[in-house]
Amino acid sequence: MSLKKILTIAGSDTSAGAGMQADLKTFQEYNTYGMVALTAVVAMDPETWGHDVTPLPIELLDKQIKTALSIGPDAIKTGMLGTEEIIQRAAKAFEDSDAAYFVVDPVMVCKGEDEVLNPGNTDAMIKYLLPLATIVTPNLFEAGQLSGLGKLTTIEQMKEAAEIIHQRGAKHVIIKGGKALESDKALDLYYDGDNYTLLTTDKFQSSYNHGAGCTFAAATTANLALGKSPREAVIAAKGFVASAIKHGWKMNEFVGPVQHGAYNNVEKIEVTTKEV
Ligand SMILES: Nc1ncnc2c1ncn2[C@@H]1O[C@H](COP(=O)(O)OP(=O)(O)O)[C@@H](O)[C@H]1O
Ligand SMILES: Cc1ncc(COP(=O)(O)O)c(C=O)c1O
Ligand SMILES: [Mg+2]
Repeated sequence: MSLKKILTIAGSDTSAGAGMQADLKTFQEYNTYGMVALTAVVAMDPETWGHDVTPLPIELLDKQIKTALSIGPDAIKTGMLGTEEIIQRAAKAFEDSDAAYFVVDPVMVCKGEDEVLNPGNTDAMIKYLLPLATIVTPNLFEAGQLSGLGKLTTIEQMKEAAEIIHQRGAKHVIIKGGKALESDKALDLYYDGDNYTLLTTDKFQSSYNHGAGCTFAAATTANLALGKSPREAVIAAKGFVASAIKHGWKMNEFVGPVQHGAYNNVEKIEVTTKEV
């Protein structure tokens, strides 16, 4: 069997728990071949861990996408895109490719930062990315923004948001209640346009979870590339990221990354599902 190839269009997190580093580590865990078109570089101030985000020149992104498409990715994932122009390029990359799957992780804020990366980006994501998305993977905050419903606090509101995001073109929607929803379990809501499924694991420590969202979306993409259905892909990805979070580790006084290889090397966490 030939190796499945996956392109991530994403930013670099120098600390390497999130961003394209999380994507590549996760793709590797699934024995898929990861490639990167880099959008931006994130460096952290060692004194405060404040994030410094520098987008790369658009011509450089264009060259990388051209290279990667010539290699023929089976699936494409997006992460931090940063500007409206980059969002448009990511959409065009998928349209120009022969990839069968497009997973959109609509990164709007990094954990520990409360500043939205760029407010105009939400409209661009709705316009350019949702209509193409095989699966979109917003966290609770991002789902509130993409649906226009604002702050979401209940499963009912998550269902409403998922329906709006689906109407805006995303074929499958998974809203990560995970760290933000008040509950003693980690709950995510999946919607395929017909049915809602609640995905549940135990809730583990949340201090060392940097990169959880990127890892979840990357695992979803790898599972799709390997032939799982969207529903099966998000269930498998949730088990993968739950193990990674349970075995997250303290990097310094500010942050701790998930352990990307925990599912394969340490412990497999079970996911339960329920139609709601
Ligand atoms: N403390 C936790 N224990 C178990 N699973 C979690 C925990 N926090 C988040 N998750 C899960 O990790 C995935 C990523 O969610 P989240 O951290 O909310 O995303 P993001 O990093 O994009 O904000 C989701 O499947 C979510 O349910
Ligand atoms: C380059 C990059 N992409 C994405 C993210 C989002 O990370 P998470 O998986 O924690 O949502 C971050 C956060 O620091 C980042 O630096
Ligand atoms: Mg995220």
